[in-house]
Amino acid sequence: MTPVTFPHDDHRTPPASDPATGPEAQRGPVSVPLALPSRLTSLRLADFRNYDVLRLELDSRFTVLTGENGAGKTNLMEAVSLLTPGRGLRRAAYPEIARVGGSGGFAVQAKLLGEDGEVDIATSVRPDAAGALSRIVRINETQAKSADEMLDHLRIVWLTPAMDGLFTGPAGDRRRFLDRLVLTVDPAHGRRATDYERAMRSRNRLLSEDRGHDSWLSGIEAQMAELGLAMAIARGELVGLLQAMIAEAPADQPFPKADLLLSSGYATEDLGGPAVALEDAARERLARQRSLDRAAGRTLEGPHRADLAVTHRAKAMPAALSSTGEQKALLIGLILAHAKLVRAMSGTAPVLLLDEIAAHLDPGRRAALFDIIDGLGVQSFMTGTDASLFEALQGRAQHLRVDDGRVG
Ligand SMILES: Nc1ncnc2c1ncn2[C@@H]1O[C@H](COP(=O)(O)OP(=O)(O)OP(=O)(O)O)[C@@H](O)[C@H]1O
Repeated sequence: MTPVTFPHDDHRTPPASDPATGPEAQRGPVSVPLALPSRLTSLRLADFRNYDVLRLELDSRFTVLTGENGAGKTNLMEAVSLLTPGRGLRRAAYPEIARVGGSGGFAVQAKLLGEDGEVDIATSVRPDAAGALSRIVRINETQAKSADEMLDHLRIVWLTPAMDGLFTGPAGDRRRFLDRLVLTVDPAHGRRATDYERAMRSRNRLLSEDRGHDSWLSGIEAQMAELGLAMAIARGELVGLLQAMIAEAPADQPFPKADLLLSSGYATEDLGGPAVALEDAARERLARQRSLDRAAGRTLEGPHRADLAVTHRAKAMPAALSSTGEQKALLIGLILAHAKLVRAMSGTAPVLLLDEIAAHLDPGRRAALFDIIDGLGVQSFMTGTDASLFEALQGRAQHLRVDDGRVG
């Protein structure tokens, strides 16, 4: 696949900042592949939660999963969400996912169809000789070096009931949302975030030991400054682009527009300067803050302290003060903008996983949501307990009934 750089081609959505002078220019471009395959055509599961073995052919851009509580609808979405790096839409640990009474591991395999033809993506988790579960990713039956390679083929955006508290819950939830946002367009972000966390934990441990360790700390702080700034800048870029996508939505769209304000976690929000100077400043601040951080027992500044303030634009009010239904509608607006952003940046549409979405919307909003998704050209999976919630799809969807780990 030909890598292209972002911000890029004129016919796509303009970047939030000038690519010649903005932070992206200082950091180097985000590389995104072109012509991603864009539709899952089949899915196979083995020992995945309440699924023993499942083989499913997918013949529509809309897949509607209905069934009683506990049938396995969300489990199926979770399986799809594991076709991307990370822990999936429930953030579950592997032993929770492996079917009780099964082999101890699990597997998910999918075929994707796109401009490059068919691609086979498989992720399996098996116990090793010592009994520890480890994940192997295969693309076209060749073992991938890292799960990040799945992003060359498939991007996934999801909205689950667990995200209902995004505006009111802890900042960590919003940081996770930010990181998923970045990861869906910049595969390097996951590694950066993991490495930053690891370095920060090492620094906190060394500080707690209350012994010199100065040169060791300096090395760790240099790494934290580099990784942390890259994270903050990437998040800032993506929030700016998400905001641009929100602005593009038609005024009569029934999902209210949000205004987004990112705080980077650094004392200064001006991250537009030359990379070297910024990094030096961040490293020096970390060195200066050692005694404060030691007293606090943690690192007080950095991208791990970032937060996203969301405002309901029409009401000029924090989203957290909106009603439950309004918050859901705002969230849907954000997720649709996210899907559009992925499409604009990667050249193809992501797969959308919308868990229990229809029940929260009145019939007019439901119909509008289905039409917007249709217009985006994305493949979507939606769940609900009642098939009548999806009537407005009128023959556009593949309807699957889920019953105790079986799908018909
Ligand atoms: N590791 C596992 N092994 C076997 N079964 C599991 C495992 N983990 C979860 N389950 C079962 O999966 C079922 C839950 O499935 P899921 O969350 O997909 O339900 P759902 O159809 O989305 O229901 P709801 O409409 O209530 O959200 C439960 O019956 C649970 O016992």
